[in-house]
Formats: sequence, C-alpha cells, structure tokens
Amino acid sequence: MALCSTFCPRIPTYLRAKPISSFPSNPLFSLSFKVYSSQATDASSQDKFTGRVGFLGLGIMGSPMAQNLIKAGCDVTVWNRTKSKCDPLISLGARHGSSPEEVAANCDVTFAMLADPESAIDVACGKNGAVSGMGPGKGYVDVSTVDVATAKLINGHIKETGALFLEAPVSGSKKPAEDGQLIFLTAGDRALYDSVASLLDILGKSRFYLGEVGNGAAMKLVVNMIMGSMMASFSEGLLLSKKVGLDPNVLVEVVSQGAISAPMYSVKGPSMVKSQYPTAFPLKHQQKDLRLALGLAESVSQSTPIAAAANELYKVAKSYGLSDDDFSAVIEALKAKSHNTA
Ligand SMILES: NC(=O)C1=CN([C@@H]2O[C@H](COP(=O)(O)OP(=O)(O)OC[C@H]3O[C@@H](n4cnc5c(N)ncnc54)[C@H](OP(=O)(O)O)[C@@H]3O)[C@@H](O)[C@H]2O)C=CC1
Ligand SMILES: O=CC(=O)O
Repeated sequence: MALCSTFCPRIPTYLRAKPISSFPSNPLFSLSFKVYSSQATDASSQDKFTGRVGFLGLGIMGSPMAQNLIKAGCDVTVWNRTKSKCDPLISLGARHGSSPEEVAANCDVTFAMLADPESAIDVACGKNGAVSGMGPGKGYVDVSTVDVATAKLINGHIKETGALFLEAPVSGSKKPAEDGQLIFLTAGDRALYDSVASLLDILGKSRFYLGEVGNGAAMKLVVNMIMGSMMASFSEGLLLSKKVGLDPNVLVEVVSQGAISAPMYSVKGPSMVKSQYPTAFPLKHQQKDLRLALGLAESVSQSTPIAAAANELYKVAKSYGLSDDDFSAVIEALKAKSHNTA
C-alpha cells in the first residue's frame, strides 16, 4: 500500500490539533495539552494515516512512541536489536519484523529511533538494513538525534530507492514520549511530512517543518547544546549553594519562581540534591549531542566555549561510569573535581 492520507479512527477529540489561541497563556497548558504554534504546523492532521507503520529501535524513547501508535489504533510492526524489548509491544498487538529490511518491506512508513549516528546508519544502510526494503511509495522517518552529515547520508540512500525521507528528531524526554507530548523538528520531503502528520500528532504536541534535510538535526543539536550547558551550570549552582551553607532545595524553589525557571530544574533538582539520577535522558546521549553540536559549531567557525566546557564535564562523568545514568548525574563530575582539588 502506498503512502496515503486516510482516517485513523482511535484518536480522541481532545488530542486533535487545536490552534494555540484556544488555550490560556499559562505555560503549564503546553505541558499537558496538544498545542500547535502557528509556525509549528500547517499540514492538516485531519487526514489520518492508515497505512502500516514500522518502528525500529525500542529504547527509552522508541518503546513508548511505538506503544502510543499501537494504542491509537495504528498497524505497527516493530524491530529492535535486542529482541526481548519487542515482547511488550507484541503483547499490545504489534507485529514483529526479523530485520529492519523486513520491517521496511512490509510497511508503508518506517520510523527509526536509534542511539547515535553509527547505529542510525547501520540500521538504515547496513546489511539487512531498512534501505534494502524501501522503494517507491514508501517513507522513512528518522527520529534519532544525529548530525547533519548522517541525516544527509541516510537521506541519500533512502532516496536512491525511490522512497521519501524525513528527519524528525524530537525534543522532550521519556515522560513526554510516554504522554505523546514530544516536539518534532522535521526536515526533508514535504509530501512525507504531510502524509505522517497525523502520526506525529499522536506522538507529539507540536511539529516544526524546517526545510532541507540537515536542518532538523542542526536545530536539535543547538537545543541540546543549550540544555547540556544549562544542566552543567545548574549543577555548579547546587553544589555552590550547599558549600556556602544554603539549602539546595531552597535554591531549586527560588529558581523555579524566577525568570530562569525551567521544568528541567524543577523536575530533576530534587533528585539531584539526593544524588539520585533515574534515567530519562542517558548521560552518554547528552555527551554525544554536545560532541555533535561542537562539530556543527566548528563547521561554521562559531565560538562555543561554554558548550565546550560542559562537554568536558560530561566526558569526566562518563569516565566515572555514569554513561547510563540520567544526564543530571553530570553533577557528580563536579563533586569529584572539588574532592580532587580539596
Ligand atoms: N531519552 C531521551 O530523553 C531522549 C533521547 N533522544 C535521542 O533519541 C535517541 C534514542 O534515545 P533513547 O531511546 O533514550 O536511547 P536508548 O539508549 O534507550 O535506546 C537506543 C536504541 O538504539 C538501539 N541501538 C543502539 N546501538 C545499536 C546498533 N549498533 N544497532 C542497532 N540498534 C542499536 C538500541 O538497541 P538495544 O535495545 O538492542 O540496545 C535501542 O533500541 C538518541 O539519539 C537520543 O539522543 C531524543 C530526545 C530525548
Ligand atoms: O534530547 C533530549 C531531550 O530531553 O530532548
């Protein structure tokens, strides 16, 4: 079945796109409702996608995303390198593909949510990769966070088969993925963007179409460069407040009420004070994103000293075995530093 825009019936009315003016200006509304900014979308998600959907990569992000598609009534086929992660989704009604190639061959559109550029390339272009199953009338949507060169490389291989390509990295972590509140940063084939708009609207609260392939990756890396630096700076503040005799919990509260408030600080601050880092966004992925963002800055000779310093801290944290902890564990690198210099 070729890509089509037909009705996908199980999306409740309250989850459908609403203009931003329908909601009060309270930012909390954007955390709990589907809100579409005027720039974020002009494709109508009234045209529902009912083709078969493939999903490759069922980690922290991919599993809840695939689950939301299944719960919305989509016909989903999953594949993951570690097969056991497919089982809960198969229990929910998903089909299983034995390779990315088989999934792509049997589906109209295939999503991929892989760890990094290497795995994204391997799953798309490697042996039994998705490219081998692609062809005219099909689409490939890569939602992994990769660099511009990787997005362009995969785009090239997919397009050679006659299929369409959309890069669509997401902003938003484990909880937004579970809640269908992701922000899609898409670029590539506009026709594919329009075809999968209703799927993106099941998974996310907004979607930006940014033009040429590479712009999605670039936007995502800039956002995560800022986020990585913010977390490193917040970590310094928490430790400094404690060392000068303040209660870091009170700092979290003060920050939450002022102009520098951010959900990230309010959500992660209390557990950071307790030295607990339950993984939502793995530290190794934040360091990967900083590394890729620094490469992006290098490519245009943009000075990014703060991000470069933050990247060093994440590398130190990795060397302490914190790769799979949440990225807020970067604070441990600063604790170790102050111990070393004490
Ligand atoms: N977690 C988050 O908060 C967010 C993450 N992201 C980005 O989304 C992507 C996925 O993140 P997340 O789900 O957290 O990561 P995970 O580490 O939880 O999952 C990574 C996925 O990639 C697969 N994988 C890794 N290496 C290979 C390989 N060589 N071949 C095939 N498959 C491979 C893993 O398979 P296996 O299960 O076999 O290991 C798994 O399915 C990353 O690019 C990340 O930067 C974006 C926004 C938020
Ligand atoms: O990439 C991570 C995120 O929280 O967004």
